[in-house]
Amino acid sequence: MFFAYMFVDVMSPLQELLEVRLGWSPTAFGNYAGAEYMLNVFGFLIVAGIILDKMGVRFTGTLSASLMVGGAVIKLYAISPLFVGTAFDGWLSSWWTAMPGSAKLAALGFMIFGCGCEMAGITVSKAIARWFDGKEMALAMGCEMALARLGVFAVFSLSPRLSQALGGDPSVVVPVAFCTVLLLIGLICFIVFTVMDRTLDRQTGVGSGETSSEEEFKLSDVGGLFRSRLFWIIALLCVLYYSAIFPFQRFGTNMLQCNLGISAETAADLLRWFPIGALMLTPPLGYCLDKFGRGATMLILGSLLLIGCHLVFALLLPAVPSQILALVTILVLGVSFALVPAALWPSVPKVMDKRYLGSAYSLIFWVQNIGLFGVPILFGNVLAASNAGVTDPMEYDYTNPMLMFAGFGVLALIFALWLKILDTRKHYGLEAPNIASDTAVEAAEAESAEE
Ligand SMILES: NCCCC[C@H](NC(=O)[C@@H](N)CCCCN)C(=O)O
Repeated sequence: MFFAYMFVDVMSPLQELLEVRLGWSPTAFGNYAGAEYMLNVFGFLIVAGIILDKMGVRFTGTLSASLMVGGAVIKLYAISPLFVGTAFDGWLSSWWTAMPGSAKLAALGFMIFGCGCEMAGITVSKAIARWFDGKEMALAMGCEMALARLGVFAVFSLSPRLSQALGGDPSVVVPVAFCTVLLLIGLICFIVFTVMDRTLDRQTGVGSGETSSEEEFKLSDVGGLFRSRLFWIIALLCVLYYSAIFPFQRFGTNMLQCNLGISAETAADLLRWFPIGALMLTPPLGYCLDKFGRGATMLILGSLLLIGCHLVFALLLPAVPSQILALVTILVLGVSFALVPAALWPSVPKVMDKRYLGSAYSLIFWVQNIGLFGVPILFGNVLAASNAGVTDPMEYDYTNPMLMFAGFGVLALIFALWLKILDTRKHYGLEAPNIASDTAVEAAEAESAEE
């Protein structure tokens, strides 16, 4: 996941270079960026969940890593001199001229990569849920997410430097090639893991649960999930919360520039503390959840912080343009970005049957991907509508789009409260620790002995 999150953002700091070298306009870049979620939104993620529940972690993990490598290679080819300027490029560039041929082919590669990346996300989640059942599951998921945030931080620092690594003219090919090689290393590591895992199964005689009848999955389970109220509460909380987080990461730099009158570099330096805060806090918060519980309360607190931060960006920062205020708000938003993911993902196995856990994760991701695909477009439209006639990109008024993010936070808070109320009534265990305490284990053992 570390290498996958690196590849996702490898071109984000190179937007200007792509425009100069390959003629990608901001619209072409936006279309390329949205392509990551396209095939997932149009149903791939649902299929991915079914494959995971039917075929198991080893097969799906290898397939998802292969898709990531395949997509990455297509994207690398699209931006390389092997493709740019060829007859194929000429033909691809000849229609829908707003998208150069290289952007179209790179978007296709990114779509395939996006399928693999989200498929890997659900595979990793299901694997962790099974391996750490009754143990430090939230800590394990927290470490996985912290690695992903480190990947984002690393690539934002490395990518601009790698583009200059060969001396001479800066190149977009070098950073993309570097991250493609990392993905290939990730695929090889996963294949080695599957061989070792299979060997261990054979030696111990214990199945990994990949094909056990206890885990047998039926297609009707997917329909059942869609009819589950609990599923929809979690999925809607997830899409609303993440829709105010990942798109903010993309637009945040310019929002800070406009409000504070600072350069893109200074704004990016402020914004990079956002994933860093989440990186440092997600594992310890996961550990607290494992030990002491309070998952639903963490979701409420995280949503409240999200609302507060976006209200500050919308209303206070334009009136008080202080870099310290911006930094403090970004750090608090980082706390929220640790609280909600640390509590949300480990809560899913508590309320969903493990037989169709892969499908549950994939359907939650699917709903979330619809938001991640659509919200940046909505955000761009709200920004444009609120700034009619403004041509200087340093002069945008971000009040309305940031209020929209705060609104998503309010809706997420309502779903988090609803979840807590349901948990109090129906005892799903969302507020309970993941690690069964000694007394709880003893009580359960005594109960089963009596039976
Ligand atoms: N074990 C937890 C996995 C989910 C982590 C979560 N990622 C997502 O929700 C992805 N579906 C979307 C990633 C989008 C990146 N471009 C996270 O908090 O990162």
